[in-house]
Amino acid sequence: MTTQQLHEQILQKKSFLCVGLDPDLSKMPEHLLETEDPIFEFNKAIIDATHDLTVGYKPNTAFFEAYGIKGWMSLQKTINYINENYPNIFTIADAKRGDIGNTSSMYAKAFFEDLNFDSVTVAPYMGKDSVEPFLAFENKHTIMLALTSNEGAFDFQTLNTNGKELYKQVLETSKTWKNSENLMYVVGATKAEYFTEIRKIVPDSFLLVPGIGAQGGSLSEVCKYGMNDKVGLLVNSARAIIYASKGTDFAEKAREEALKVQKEMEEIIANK
Ligand SMILES: O=C(O)c1cc(=O)[nH]c(=O)n1[C@@H]1O[C@H](COP(=O)(O)O)[C@@H](O)[C@H]1O
Repeated sequence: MTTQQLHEQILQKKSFLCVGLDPDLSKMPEHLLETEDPIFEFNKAIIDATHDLTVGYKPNTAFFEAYGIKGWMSLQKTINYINENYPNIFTIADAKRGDIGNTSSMYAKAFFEDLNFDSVTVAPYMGKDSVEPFLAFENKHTIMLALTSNEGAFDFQTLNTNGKELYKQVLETSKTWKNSENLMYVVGATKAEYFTEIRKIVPDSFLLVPGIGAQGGSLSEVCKYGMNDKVGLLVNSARAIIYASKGTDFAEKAREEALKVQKEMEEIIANK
């Protein structure tokens, strides 16, 4: 999927919501635990209940890897289900990968070829030769951590080195890498006051913005400072939507929560 197609989907659905698929068997409705694959059944129900309200799904691989080979098979079934039934939805493998060049190439093959995700998140701590192997894949997107939603972002990302915060240096340097047009960036919704500075560096890039809902970030503040003329935002919410209910009505309740966010987004787009 190209960013132009993503923008078209945003306008068509009046939404720039990305639903996070972070399945946790301890939080899942009990009745699903008796099924052959509770994780896939949970994801499938959430997807079928929210696909018209969202432009993206973001499975976080940690929540699948935690359950070993079965979890990974549930991830494969989930991405296959989305690609086969909702091919216009943007898919993000939230894996936060990054290693020396040949290893990063294998990570990229895993998510872009074997699983056929549209995009994957990467951590840039190892620098240029750990990210460029992902950027080499055409029509795929690499979503690089820039300023994250967690408290720990202030441990390193906002450190001042050579008179500039590290996250700004990461953004600026990444623009010089080969195929940097395939980059998107992660900026936490809890860091809304930083979006103005970030947009000065990457005015046209799509930003994946986790941190509304369970983490308390403000959608309106994010949009006030971070939205560009192509919207340019994918705002993610996982727990507030997928765990809205632990009952048999979990999918309907998830839809209700997604609809609240989509309606707020529709209003913001209309008043842009
Ligand atoms: O890369 C991410 O998606 C990510 C980056 C970040 O800075 N903060 C953050 O919360 N995330 C992920 O986004 C999701 C947020 O989930 P909720 O807080 O339940 O909406 C989780 O899967 C996190 O791992």
